[in-house]
Amino acid sequence: MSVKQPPRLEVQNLTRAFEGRRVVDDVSFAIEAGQVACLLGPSGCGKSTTLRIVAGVDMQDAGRILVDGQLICDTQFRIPPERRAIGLMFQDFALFPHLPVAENVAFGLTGGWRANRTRVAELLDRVKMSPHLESYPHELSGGEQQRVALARALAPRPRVLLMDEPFSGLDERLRDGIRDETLALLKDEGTAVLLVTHEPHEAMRMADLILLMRDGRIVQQGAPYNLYNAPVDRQAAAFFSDVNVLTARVEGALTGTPFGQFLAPGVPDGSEVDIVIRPQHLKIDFDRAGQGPAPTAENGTAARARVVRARYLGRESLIEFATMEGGIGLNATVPGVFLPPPGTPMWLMLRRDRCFVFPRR
Ligand SMILES: Nc1ncnc2c1ncn2[C@@H]1O[C@H](COP(=O)(O)OP(=O)(O)OP(=O)(O)O)[C@@H](O)[C@H]1O
Repeated sequence: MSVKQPPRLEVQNLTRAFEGRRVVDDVSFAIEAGQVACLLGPSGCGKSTTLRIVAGVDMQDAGRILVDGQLICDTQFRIPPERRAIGLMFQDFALFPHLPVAENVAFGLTGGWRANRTRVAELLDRVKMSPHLESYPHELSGGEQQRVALARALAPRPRVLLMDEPFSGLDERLRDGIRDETLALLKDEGTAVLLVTHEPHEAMRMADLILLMRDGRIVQQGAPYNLYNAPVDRQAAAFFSDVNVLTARVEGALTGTPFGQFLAPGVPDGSEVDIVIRPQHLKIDFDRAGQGPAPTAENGTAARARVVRARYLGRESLIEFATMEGGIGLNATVPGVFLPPPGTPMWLMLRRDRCFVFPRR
């Protein structure tokens, strides 16, 4: 019978306050070996503070951190940062300018580069930097320096790798390529990764597990699919794309809108709900002499709307509408080129399975 391994990194009830304000508030999560977890949230929500506590350069007020089931720090006991087998790759964690690439990569290894030629060569090969073994950092591009920094962080085979906005200094066009290469190497090394980012696109691309953080708390955690398709609240939905929001009042667990009725179970009568839908899930139909499509269970009632403006964005077109009843502004995106002139009457429907209904706060 196989015994279940403890998670590679486990953070339990971590709390940290500065001047009486909790910037990390009861944060808990677990990351398995080989898993990439992204701590995602807006600027100032406490991501970097969480990371610094795990790294051992800041101390929590409450909570525990375990690596492979072993306590590495609580409020009484603390293993120093250099003995945690935790690697770091921070955005401003520059390479040593006076050392060539090979020696930068070997920096954390006992015996330096000569004693670790095989490991250094293997990593530089993986990050496609073998021809630059003897180059100095100033001779490399930003993307190349980033690759060397990754090889350096992984060289000592850390059990956990912490990455704070590692790609933010790079040219936008380079980023996706480097993200993909980095991910492939991280997966091969099998380390557990905790990556801090404020970019949902980056988290969706890199993460096995997204930890969505707001005001010091983790408000939702799960696979990218779950966060995108089953957000816990309006802000969580809006973090991943633009959203349309319809506000409506609840009567008898139902709420009426120009698009028909929506179920709002558990919401008291008289209170308001937000109906949230992403622009790509708004269905558009043509106007046939003032007539639109018949209501369906899947799409509800169609509402007549007028085009306010349409713009071509490259991969898709964005069409802004205003409903004829109530003048509600709604945005729809469709793949390719679709640019109806302003004023064109059309019909809109909200796919019921794609709408999120949240009590209004
Ligand atoms: N040493 C400190 N003393 C006082 N306040 C601090 C300290 N470190 C962080 N803070 C505050 O704690 C909050 C969280 O900061 P933190 O750097 O963890 O956020 P973040 O989510 O990483 O943001 P960013 O993406 O901008 O780096 C911020 O309001 C910050 O000003």
